Amino acid sequence: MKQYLALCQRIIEQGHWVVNERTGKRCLTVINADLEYQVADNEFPLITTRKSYWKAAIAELLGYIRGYSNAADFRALGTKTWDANANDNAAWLANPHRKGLDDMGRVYGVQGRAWAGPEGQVIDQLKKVVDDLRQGKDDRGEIITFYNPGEFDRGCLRPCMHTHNFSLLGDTLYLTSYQRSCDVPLGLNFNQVQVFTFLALMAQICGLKPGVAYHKIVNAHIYEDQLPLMRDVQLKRQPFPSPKLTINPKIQSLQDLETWVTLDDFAVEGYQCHPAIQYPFSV
Ligand SMILES: Nc1nc(=O)c2c([nH]1)NC[C@@H]1CN(c3ccc(C(=O)N[C@@H](CCC(=O)O)C(=O)O)cc3)CN21
Ligand SMILES: O=c1ccn([C@H]2C[C@H](O)[C@@H](COP(=O)(O)O)O2)c(=O)[nH]1
Repeated sequence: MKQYLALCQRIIEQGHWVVNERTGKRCLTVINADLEYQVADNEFPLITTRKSYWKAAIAELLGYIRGYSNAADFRALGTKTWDANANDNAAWLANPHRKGLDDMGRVYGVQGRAWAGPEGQVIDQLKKVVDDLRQGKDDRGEIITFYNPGEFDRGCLRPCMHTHNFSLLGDTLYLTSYQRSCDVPLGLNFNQVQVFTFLALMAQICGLKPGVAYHKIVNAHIYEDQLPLMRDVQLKRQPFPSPKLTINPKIQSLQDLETWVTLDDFAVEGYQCHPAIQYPFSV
């Protein structure tokens, strides 16, 4: 929690105003932030200075793992977070590749599970990494990347958290995740949970111990309409200790994650938090 608050404080004290053409808003911006989560000690990085909807964040992660491309599938898992980008974004609505209501196109999980190869083959990046790690193998290329410039015109948004690189030291699994663009009040609240949970889940299904998750962010920003709430409300609050995440131990394979797992298989213990803050969302 301290590192999150330090990043928010740094943006407010040292941030530069940058105009964002896509949303038409100004963002207070810093470049480069390195966050670390101690997954081995189960220090779940849930924001405590406001109520955090951690289940929606895990639902998004499950949707990416399943390779979903449709906001309705995300809603069925338990999150509405893709509705606006799928249905309220003028550039995407006018895009001839959009396949109708709720279509997100070839974003995130589609690239992770079904990257289109040059001969028309389907490349399942996640399965390759799981298969290797289950055999205790790290070929120094255990990478899942959603960033496919050749298909940007086929998706509603370029991926923000775009690459996950797993590493093994003995039987301990590490994760380094890369994020090009980060909406600190809204997105980071979710992205912290996702990086932590992705490492915890991969360690569990690969029979490994979780180590540290490293989260590397390039452009970290606060939108102009979010600034007063962050500066004058959230940052005035004192954080509570980190809660713990419990994952159903029956989750033992990638197939389990693809088929029967729901948000009921995740629980958080000891979550003490300040009241909710509704931050404006920019499409
Ligand atoms: N501007 C922007 N910021 C983002 O963080 C973001 C995007 N766009 N587009 C793609 C995804 C969607 N994400 C989202 C979308 C909405 C919320 C949001 O509204 N969160 C609220 C309530 C969540 C709930 O009720 O489940 C929050 O208070 O955290 C969070 C992340 C993260 N991403
Ligand atoms: O997981 C996510 C997804 C999105 N975001 C934020 C970061 C930006 O504010 C927008 C994306 O806009 P771009 O113009 O494509 O950078 O969404 C996030 O923080 N986390």
